Amino acid sequence: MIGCVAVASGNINNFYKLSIGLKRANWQLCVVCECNIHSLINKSCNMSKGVELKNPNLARMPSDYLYHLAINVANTADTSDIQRQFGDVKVLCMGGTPSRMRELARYLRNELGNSDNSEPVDLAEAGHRYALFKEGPVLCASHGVGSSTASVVLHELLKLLKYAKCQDPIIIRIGTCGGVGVAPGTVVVTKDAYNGYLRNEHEIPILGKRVVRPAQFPEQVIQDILRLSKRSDDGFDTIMANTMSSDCFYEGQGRIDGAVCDYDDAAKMEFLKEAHKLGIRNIEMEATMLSSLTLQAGVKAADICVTLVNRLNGDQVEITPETKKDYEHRPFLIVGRYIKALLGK
Ligand SMILES: O=P(O)(O)O[C@H]1O[C@H](CO)[C@@H](O)[C@H]1O
Ligand SMILES: O=c1cc[nH]c(=O)[nH]1
Repeated sequence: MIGCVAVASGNINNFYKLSIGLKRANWQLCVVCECNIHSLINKSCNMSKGVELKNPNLARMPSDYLYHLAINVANTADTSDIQRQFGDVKVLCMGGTPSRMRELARYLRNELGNSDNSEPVDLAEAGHRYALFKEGPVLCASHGVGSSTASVVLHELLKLLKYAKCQDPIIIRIGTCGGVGVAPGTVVVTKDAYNGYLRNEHEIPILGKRVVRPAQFPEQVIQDILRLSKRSDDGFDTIMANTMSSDCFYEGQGRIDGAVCDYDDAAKMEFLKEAHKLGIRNIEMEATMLSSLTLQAGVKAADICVTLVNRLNGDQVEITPETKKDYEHRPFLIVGRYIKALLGK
């Protein structure tokens, strides 16, 4: 009976609501449905296609100003200028800071065999909000701290990929995070993204209502990334695990060193251990939004983050700037290999 409903619904949102309903009613039924969600994700990722966004209003807009990027799509019926500039994009890399994204653009330039020595140009400089660099078929965009700033630029970048008619692009976040029971410097590739309530879903208020959407990353992409990393070659572990995403670095992540805190260390440890039991090995601030928005948009995505601290041992990020730079470079290695394999280089 469950298989029947799942096939008939055909809509991943309805399907997910069904799975949540069943999860509350009967654990066994829920497992059946979640398997189907994963196969739906992976099936949608095997198709080579342009970006088809689920917003009918876009078709009725004669022009579209991507305000925070300061990129003007002057004529949505003829986007040939945007296609000339961005149409070859295959990968969109995102990360918190402009400097890390500039560094990544430089690194990928080398990896992709481009001998240009000039400074990467910030294509979104006029927007004064985010940085955007283009290195051949790769865009590197900064997104700020947390889902709210990251979702703004992600909406605009998804529209840019659509207007540019990019074929089957992938979005990869390259970030930092706190570890849960793993050594600092471990790279975590996210499978399921959990929110601050320790629920594997993305929750947002829309039109005054609580909207809940699925928050998983496509398994095939994760496996492809993992295949390209080996402790013996890299000198660090790259693991697949679940990720908790919070809206606050301090209380939202159970830290006791914020400006405000009304729980004690024992309550914090109980929370982190509960997270650990759910397979959560890292905590950052964008994974639920990123997985959910890209799933809605039908675009493949991944989240690759390096841990800066083991939260079971403390809250403060105390590593030296040199170690931080070294750690931040670790996901670059993985993503560089993945992009080269993707481009057949
Ligand atoms: O290192 P980035 O990519 O900024 O990501 C992590 O670091 C920030 C908090 O310091 C949050 O955005 C979190 O997700
Ligand atoms: O603990 C950490 C470290 C980096 N980023 C986070 O969001 N949390």
